[in-house]
Amino acid sequence: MSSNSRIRSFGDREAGPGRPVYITGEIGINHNGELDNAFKLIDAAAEAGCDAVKFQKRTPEICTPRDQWDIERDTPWGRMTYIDYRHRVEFGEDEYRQIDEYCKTKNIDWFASPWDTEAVAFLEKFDVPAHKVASASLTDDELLRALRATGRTVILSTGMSTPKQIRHAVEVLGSDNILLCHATSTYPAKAEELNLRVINTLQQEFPNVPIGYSGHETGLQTTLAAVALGATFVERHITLDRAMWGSDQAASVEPQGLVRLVRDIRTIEASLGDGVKKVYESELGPMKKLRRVTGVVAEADIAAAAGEPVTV
Ligand SMILES: C=C(OP(=O)(O)O)C(=O)O
Repeated sequence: MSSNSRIRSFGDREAGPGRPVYITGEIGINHNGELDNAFKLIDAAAEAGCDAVKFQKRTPEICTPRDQWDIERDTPWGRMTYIDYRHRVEFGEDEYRQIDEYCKTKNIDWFASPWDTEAVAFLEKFDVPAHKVASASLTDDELLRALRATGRTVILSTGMSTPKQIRHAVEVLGSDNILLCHATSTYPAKAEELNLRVINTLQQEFPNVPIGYSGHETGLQTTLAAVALGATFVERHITLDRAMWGSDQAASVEPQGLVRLVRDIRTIEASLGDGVKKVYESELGPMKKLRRVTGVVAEADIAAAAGEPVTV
């Protein structure tokens, strides 16, 4: 970790105030268990300029309540029990080795949300830059303790959580190595329930923790608004095609949308500046041509012309 207490390291990259927004394309299980889909999504994220792609890692027998194992459902691979389906969409070590190699060739990070402690141990076989706690896992102290013990950066998502639960989770994880993500856990989330000002509430409540945003809305504007409000980390689900089979696909961003999202985040972060009022060199020409000085502001104009910050 750097000396600035609100900067978090993601391998060679960093996130936090004053750093580029760390943008993650959440593949989750939108690969539908097909490695080829995962590679195409990694391509899309790398081409758009994302910093990372993310997956979800579960041990199906631990994460699926026993009474749901044998419930049958129709899937693109035929009718199967829920537990078989959970295995069908889960990548094993061999697939993650290939993903690891592929991401290296594309210069993009990858990490995952482990949904149980075995999944933490599984992910620790790789040199991932971070781990993520899905909103659903915020109350799983056992998982949080296992993640804290890894010593890696941990992103804690806060959808469907009360302030008390969030405070408790932060206490269990410790605040030195975490990043908090505002989220609303509906798919897709309605604009009226995004409550983006919570980003500022979290900034005030946890001044030493960088705050990010994990979005499940349709469209891009509200994620851009989150960046304008100070989100230092952004995560959106990504898909090859919103019409694909799977519960997260419809609330995901397709490759072309992802290009626009990353482009617009970079423009917004460049435009936010440092908040110190100044007059730019580039304004001197228009100033000369357009301004009438008839009073006391003349001095400020002279200071500005010399490139000094102007006190307002
Ligand atoms: C569901 C997840 O996160 P979030 O709660 O941020 O959507 C996840 O990371 O798997």
